[in-house]
This record gives sequence, structure tokens and C-alpha cells, in this order.
Amino acid sequence: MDRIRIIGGNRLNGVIPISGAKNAALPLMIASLLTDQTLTLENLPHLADVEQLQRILGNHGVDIAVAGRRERPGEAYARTVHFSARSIVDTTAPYELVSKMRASFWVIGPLLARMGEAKVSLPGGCAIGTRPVDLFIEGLEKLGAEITIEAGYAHARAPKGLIGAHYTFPKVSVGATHVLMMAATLAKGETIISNAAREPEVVDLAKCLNAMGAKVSGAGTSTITIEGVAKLSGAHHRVLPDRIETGTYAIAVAMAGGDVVLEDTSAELLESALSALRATGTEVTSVGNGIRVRRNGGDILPVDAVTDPFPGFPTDLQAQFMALMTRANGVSHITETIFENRFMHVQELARLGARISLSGQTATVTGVNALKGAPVMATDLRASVSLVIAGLVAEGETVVNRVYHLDRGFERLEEKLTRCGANVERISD
Ligand SMILES: CC(=O)N[C@H]1[C@@H](OP(=O)(O)OP(=O)(O)OC[C@H]2O[C@@H](n3ccc(=O)[nH]c3=O)[C@H](O)[C@@H]2O)O[C@H](CO)[C@@H](O)[C@@H]1O
Ligand SMILES: C=C(OP(=O)(O)O)C(=O)O
Repeated sequence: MDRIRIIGGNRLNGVIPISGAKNAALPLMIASLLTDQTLTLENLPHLADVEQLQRILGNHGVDIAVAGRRERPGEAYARTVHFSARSIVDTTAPYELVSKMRASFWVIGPLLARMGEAKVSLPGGCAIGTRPVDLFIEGLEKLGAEITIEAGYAHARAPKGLIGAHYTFPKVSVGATHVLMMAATLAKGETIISNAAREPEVVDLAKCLNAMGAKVSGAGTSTITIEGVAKLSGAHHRVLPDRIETGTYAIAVAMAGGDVVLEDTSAELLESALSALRATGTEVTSVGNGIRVRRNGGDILPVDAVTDPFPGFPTDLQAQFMALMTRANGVSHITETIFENRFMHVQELARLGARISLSGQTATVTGVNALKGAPVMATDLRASVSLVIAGLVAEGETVVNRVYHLDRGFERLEEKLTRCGANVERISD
């Protein structure tokens, strides 16, 4: 099992190319199930989750062909891939494939819309909370689906096709918004989704669906309207930049100090996180097609953060920001409102000398003068990278075990950091 070894103490200077967003790529790939024509996705990141979803789509009969990729060292892979679901050969998404990642459950929407049936295993994904699927079921039932849960599978049927309806989410859900939006593109009549997720990945999916001939409006606001159409066509779509990868490297620079341009990304995707970062005393400016992040010595100021659906502070940056706060000059409070168990990094950061106490959903972080390297264990995707960030300034050697979590969502992490001067190395046994 691979590990990552970091020797702390180096500043970061240079350019980091930002890859296409994992959390946009996954629903976009799933959208290929909606049409018998080819959906071409540009800027697709090379990640374990993308590969796993390719296996799942392959099982449904999707032909997948890589049309091109950039191979220059230090660049994002930026693959262009064709997805062609000419016919759906299987409407079952089996446990062995789906249990590895949350987003694979989302195939339920397009399969139901196109084929009138789907049998999908209940999902896996990061161990950050219970992660139920009640909102997906309620929303799809509102569109006329009949759904039962038996032996770990959701059995969904819509023998007469899906029918447009008005559904108000009782709670904001990114995944359920993606699924309902996709399903409604092929439903009869108009669907209105209220209290929809407003994440940039929802907007990206809506743009792609519209390029495929769907009639989706309002994505990016909390009311999305979809006028169903009889058929969708192929399209060519560029995956938007990964705002979580962007924020992660911005926080890494704030932690290690230095001057780095994050390339092929945009500050608009993560304003709330960047304003928290500015408040810590880090310089963050938009430049050309990216963001410049600078911190040249001086204290890291303590800043409180509360996670919230977009445009709030992203839960997927909570662990990384907490790592930064472990070195702040003072006390900060970090509150997690999205997932009930997303503090697995706390005990691992403590191994490096961090002082963090937990009370309910709030972590109180008392900054320390120095962290000290130690072996630590990655528990989930974003928790893992928070340990790498802490390792960048910890004295001596930090070894992060269970790196497969990182590989789900960070492309060429050690290469991107090493090229900016960090001492980071992957150890494969
Ligand atoms: C692949 C992907 O894009 N994953 C992202 C997506 O996950 P995901 O789409 O799974 O997260 P949701 O937005 O659905 O979850 C938000 C909250 O709603 C709850 N909920 C969700 C569905 C449901 O049927 N019932 C229910 O109660 C969840 O348990 C959670 O408390 O958005 C999360 C919140 O920004 C991010 O952390 C994940 O990185
Ligand atoms: C929680 C995440 O992924 P998933 O929803 O696939 O578990 C994440 O991307 O941080």
C-alpha cells in the first residue's frame, strides 16, 4: 500500500496546474447514460474515482475511448474522453462496483429516465457520516418513480416514464440535485426543483445537459426548472476546474509560506474559502487564468470557519483549513454543519502535535509554535491531504499511510508539490 513521506520546512514557489474537478467529472460522465450519442469530456482528471466510474459505466454498456491527454511533467493530465452509451446492456449497478464510491449511486437518475428501470446498490464513499439516500428516493418518487429498497439495492421503476413535478428539497443535497436534474431532462413536462444545491458543479452539469439538448434553467440559483425533452444528443464539454484542489493548494502555500500561481482555475469558484484565507494574513489575488497565493513569513492569524452549502465555506476544505489553523497565532473555531462525522483528521493532526478539542460539531484549535513529524493515517480523501499540508511544516519526517484515499481526488499531488520545492515523495512497497 502506497505511503507519502514529507520532510517539512520547505517553502513553496512556482506554478501548480489545477486539474478538472472530480466532483464535476463524475456527474458529467454519468450524464452520458442519457443519450445514445457520444458525449466528449475535455479536461477529465486522472483519478481513482474517475476510473472506478468508468468501470461502472462500462458495466452498463458505455464505450469509453481516450481521445487525447497531455503528458508533459508538471501539467494536469487533462484527458479528453469519449463516452458512448449506444445501448444500455444492464440496468443494474452492482454492490462490488458501487460500494467503493458515493457518486456511483447517481446512475439511478439517467437509467430510470432512459430505460424506465434501475437496480442500484446503496453507495459507499468517504466515511464522513451516514450519507443516506432518502432525498434521491423522495425526489424521484415525486417524478412518478416507484422505488423499493431490498437487500441493499434501490429498485426503481417508471413503467410509464417519468413525469415532471415540483419538488422542494427539505435539505440541500448536491448529489440529489444532480440526479433529479438529469432524470427530469427526459421526463414529460416541466420539473421545478426548489432548494436546489447551487454548487458550481451543478451549474457545470446543467451547461453540459443543455449542450446535449436539454432545457435546464436556473442552475446556480436555488430554483432549477427543467422542461423535459424526448431525446438528448451527444455534446462536447470541458470539465470545470477543481475548486477543492485549488483551495487545498492555496492553503498549502499559506501553511508553508512562499509564492505560487495556481493555474487554470478561478477565484469565483471559491470566494468564501479565499476570503477566510485572506483573513489569515495570506495574499490572494486573481491573475490571468489563475490565482496567485503569497505568504512571506509573519504570523498565521486565527480565523473561524463554518461549513455550509455553496456559496458558503466548503466542507471539502474543512480539514485542510483546520491543518492551517493548527499553526495560527491564537485560537480558532471550526464548525462542520454538513457531515456529522467529518473530524477524523483531528486525532491524526494531534499526532503531529496539534492542539484541537472537539465539542459537538465544533473543533477548537489552539495554534502551536511547531508541529513535529510522525507516522499518520489517512482516513478519508480530504483528511488525508490535510495531513500532507501539516507535514509541509512539521519538523522532520511525516509519513501518511493509506494514500489510496488521496488518489481518489488528487492528481499528481506529490509531483505538483515537489515542483514547487516541497520535499514530498511516494513510497510504493
Ligand atoms: C462526489 C461529490 O460531488 N461529492 C460531494 C457531494 O457529496 P454528496 O452529494 O454526497 O453530498 P450531499 O450534498 O448530498 O450531502 C449534504 C447533506 O445532505 C445529507 N443527505 C444527502 C442525500 C440524502 O438523500 N439525504 C441526506 O440526508 C447528507 O448526509 C449530508 O449531510 O457534496 C458534498 C457536500 O458539498 C461534498 O462534501 C462531496 O465532496
Ligand atoms: C467527500 C468527498 O467525496 P465523496 O462524496 O465521493 O465521498 C469529497 O470529494 O471530498
